Amino acid sequence: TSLPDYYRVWLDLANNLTHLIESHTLRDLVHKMPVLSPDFLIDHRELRLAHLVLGFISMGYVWQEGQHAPAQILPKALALPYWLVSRRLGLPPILTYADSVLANWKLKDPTGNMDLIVSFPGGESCRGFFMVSLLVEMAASSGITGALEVMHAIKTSDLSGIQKGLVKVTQSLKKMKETFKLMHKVVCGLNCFRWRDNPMLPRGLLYEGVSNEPILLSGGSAAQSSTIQCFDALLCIQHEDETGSFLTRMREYMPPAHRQLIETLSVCPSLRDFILSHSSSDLCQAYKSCVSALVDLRNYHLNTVAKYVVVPGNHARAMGCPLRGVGTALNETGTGGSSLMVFLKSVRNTTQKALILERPSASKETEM
Ligand code: HEM
Repeated sequence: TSLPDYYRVWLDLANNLTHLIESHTLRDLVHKMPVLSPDFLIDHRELRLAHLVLGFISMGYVWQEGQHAPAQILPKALALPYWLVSRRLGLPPILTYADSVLANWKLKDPTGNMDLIVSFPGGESCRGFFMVSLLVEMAASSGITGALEVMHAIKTSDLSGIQKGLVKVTQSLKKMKETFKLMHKVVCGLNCFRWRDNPMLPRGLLYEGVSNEPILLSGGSAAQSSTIQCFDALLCIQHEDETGSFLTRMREYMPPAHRQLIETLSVCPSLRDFILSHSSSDLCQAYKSCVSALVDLRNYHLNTVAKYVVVPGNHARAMGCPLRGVGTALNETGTGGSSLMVFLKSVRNTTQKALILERPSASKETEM
């Protein structure tokens, strides 16, 4: 939560962001800000916090006057250090899911209650969105451990180890879904952060002092969460065409270590092939339960998006959330060229297909 005193101005702005946006004073203060060098940021935590606060201030700066009047230029005092910090972290210079959710929490008290470090206007709905997403991520952590256990067990052909690991992943996916349900109390969206595909910034944003051309980047979305992509990689679920390329593009918005984990899991010996070559009905069942839990989670997510984003048009705006623009931007331009629901259904359907366990060229008889 703290940075060297030299960066006090960044933390002062970030800590007062809601007030500064609502009083329309943030842009003026940013214009008075000195161009600070990021060289005094030493460790990973400081860099992540700097990326988080610069991301929030930049979002506030661009959208201070609302959805219809975004700033076209990010001033050098923000753009240059943001760019340099991003380069050191291997993250893009935009507020990512890894910032707003994964790095944006602190302990409120010693009992483990958590709070956000930086927030936007929009009160409980926005705070709730970030917090619930974080809780979903926490629920995923035992699943990630399970995935690694499966991979290690494959190496030694340890059937019961694979099964145990898969059970762990299944339980974790079920817990993620249960935790996701909390979203209904607080729902909001993140997608107005995008200035790629954002009709209000068709050419992107110009980072002053960094480049003479505007830059197109996608804004924060839980599609940048590495957990689900890790489970896809483990279970050999491959999304194709535009859907697949959108999800692959989202990896550029993940911390490099997360990206690397997905890629490592993708090139490990295939779990599906292993299961197909060992006719163990217990193992088949463990795999299918795991895939079913992922289908369930995706279905739940899809229904949530339909209920809160697609059907009402733009629920986030109706709730007065500053992250407005979700429905409009996605319904018009879609994700990766297709509409939002088509995209989410395609991801769900591909997951569902993995329930059919048969060799690619084999006949129906081998189906388990
Ligand atoms: C009400 C809350 C939520 C809304 C409105 C929402 C909305 C969306 C939207 C619009 C997309 C399409 C991709 C894009 O253009 O960004 C998406 C994708 C995705 N979201 Fe959410 N989301 C919510 C909560 C969550 C949570 C809590 C998670 C889990 C951490 C999550 C995980 C994902 C994933 C992994 C994708 C990529 C598609 C997939 O792999 O199934 N979402 N979400």
